[in-house]
Amino acid sequence: MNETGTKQDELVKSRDLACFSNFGDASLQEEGLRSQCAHLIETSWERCVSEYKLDRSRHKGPEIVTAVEYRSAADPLDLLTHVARPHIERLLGRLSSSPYVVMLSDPNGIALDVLGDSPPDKAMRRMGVCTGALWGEDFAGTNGIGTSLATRSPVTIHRDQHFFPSYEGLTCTAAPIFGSDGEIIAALDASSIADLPHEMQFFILDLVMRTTRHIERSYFLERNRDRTILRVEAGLARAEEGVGLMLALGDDGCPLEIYDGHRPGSPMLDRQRIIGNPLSGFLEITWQDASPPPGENADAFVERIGIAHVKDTGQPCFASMITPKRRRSLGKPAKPSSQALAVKRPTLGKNGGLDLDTLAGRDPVMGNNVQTVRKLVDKRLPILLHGETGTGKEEFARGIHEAGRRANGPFVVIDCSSIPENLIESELFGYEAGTFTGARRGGRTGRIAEANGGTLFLDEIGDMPLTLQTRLLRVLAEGEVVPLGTAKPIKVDFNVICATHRDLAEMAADGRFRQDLYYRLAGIRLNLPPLRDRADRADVILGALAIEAAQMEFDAPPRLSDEALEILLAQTWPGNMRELRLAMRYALACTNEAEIAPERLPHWLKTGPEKKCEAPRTTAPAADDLEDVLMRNDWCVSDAASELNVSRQTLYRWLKRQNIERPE
Ligand SMILES: Nc1ncnc2c1ncn2[C@@H]1O[C@H](COP(=O)(O)OP(=O)(O)OP(=O)(O)O)[C@@H](O)[C@H]1O
Repeated sequence: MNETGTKQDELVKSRDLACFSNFGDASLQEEGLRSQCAHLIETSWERCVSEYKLDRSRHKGPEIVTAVEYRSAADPLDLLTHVARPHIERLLGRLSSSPYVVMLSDPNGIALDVLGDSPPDKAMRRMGVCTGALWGEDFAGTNGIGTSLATRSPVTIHRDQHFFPSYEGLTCTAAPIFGSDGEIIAALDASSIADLPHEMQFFILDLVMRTTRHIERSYFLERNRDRTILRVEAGLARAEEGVGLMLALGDDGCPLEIYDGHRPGSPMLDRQRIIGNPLSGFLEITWQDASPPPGENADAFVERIGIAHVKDTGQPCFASMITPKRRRSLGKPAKPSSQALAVKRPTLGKNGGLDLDTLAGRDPVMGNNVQTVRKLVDKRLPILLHGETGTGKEEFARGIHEAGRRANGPFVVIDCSSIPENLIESELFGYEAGTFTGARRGGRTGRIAEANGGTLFLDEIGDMPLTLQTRLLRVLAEGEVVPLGTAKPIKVDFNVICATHRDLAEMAADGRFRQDLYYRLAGIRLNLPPLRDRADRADVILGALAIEAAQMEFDAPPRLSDEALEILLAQTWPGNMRELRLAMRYALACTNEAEIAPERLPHWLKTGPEKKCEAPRTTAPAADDLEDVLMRNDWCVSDAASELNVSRQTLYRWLKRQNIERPE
């Protein structure tokens, strides 16, 4: 039945509406807010009918944007998504008594990141609680994300308050996220299919609002991580909450950006007057002695505190000046103390690999990765690791496996780039006896089935041929493998971790990788930073030296001289951890003294800051030279590829072209 016209109008008017609003109001009085904001949903319904011309009886169901649209929405918000993750996880932790899924959307309502204690079930996914779903009010009608974006207000849309009946199973609580210029940059939504009492919804709205504040603040600080931040708070209590005014100062001491934590959506300050002008024009500050700022990690910042007076009003405020120490370490990481220079062997996991905490080190990006993994490792979410060659994707995957419940099960690695295309199918799926000439007599259990009860690690997944992607998709969807030459499926159950150095989303967008497989594999996407970008480079270098020294059975491993460490810190490390490990092995092999001098470092490292990193080689060396490199690296293709500064695929291609095979 078509509910347009009068009936729909009646429905619009007769809603028993309840929502909560007024972002700046600290005294969240449930009753007051309900009546104050009832019109938000009512006007949203009116917009749906008269402005968007939506018809309640003609909803086609959730719209999932294309991969290209998804990427163009997600890419500009990469940093925000990254910064928001730990806050969303904290929110989920507080909501864990109810089955909530949290979505972060872009300003048009495209769901960019979807997180929950368990992945959204089928019913929720069918309602559009999934990555890539479009929640804009003009398309999806009255709903949490769409209506909070349209009204610039936090809002709870409970069940039949949704415009379209297909969303009536959901209760959605959402709030906009504002940039420092007062523009909406995203929205945060917590949705549940549980029928929660009103008091609970009120509590959740409060949590969602607080979380958006934390995200806004972290986003501001992250974008201005290299700048001095001046905070001005009306009182110490507020300073501790971190909701006051923050000004990012340029080198000349003038504000470049302002974040108003009290009223992010409608800032009270006249930005035009303040930005680019000396602080003394509007603030008079008397600085006190130095001490750590309230509620901040004293390690991360040096600090001044003082009393500020706003010139116009004379109002006294608490001021704090935060200078990020990190700024000094960006170009060149701070040298560890000589104490730290003593080589210490990093902790190894159960199977001799590096454990997650060691892999995280003191790098904030890796720290976040590990936090995410620890929280979600046993939630049956496939993990997609992205990073340049040698950044430690496989090592990280092993760490994840060992941190999960299936740690005692097998960890099966399939390198999709190194198995010849004509063999990959039988290798992965196995085959029945007598399926084809050359097959083993007794048949073969495929590698996928071998991972049963453990973890399947698909390395270089971007290199998997399209035809096999279809079969892999079926395995993942149905939880069973059908070996070649048989119709009998084998049930399998494992965690899936994939890795790639390619842009899989882009490949999916232009048809080189199946989109449905991409979405199935990318449950959790983690970026492993290249070594040159790690904040804890010095620690990683010393850790690698310690591991190699232990493997080479040094009783008393030599220490790195200060000059040698300087040189290592200045490298760009195109081969990342792999290259570093090789360099350390080389240096140890060449050193008889107690200290590694710069001359003991490998010749391929750049010894002067003026030398730039070599561009990857494009032409193949002569066959003899290739063989020499391989022999030097014990025929380890990865190590040989890093010595040659090319990818493994390139090296495989050269070997094939020159008919070079590993000797028996
Ligand atoms: N944090 C670390 N400290 C020391 N060594 C590490 C670290 N992370 C990884 N490694 C070592 O670096 C080498 C390369 O790591 P790994 O194979 O995991 O990288 P990858 O990203 O999977 O490489 P590829 O892109 O070539 O597949 C391995 O020998 C691994 O043990």
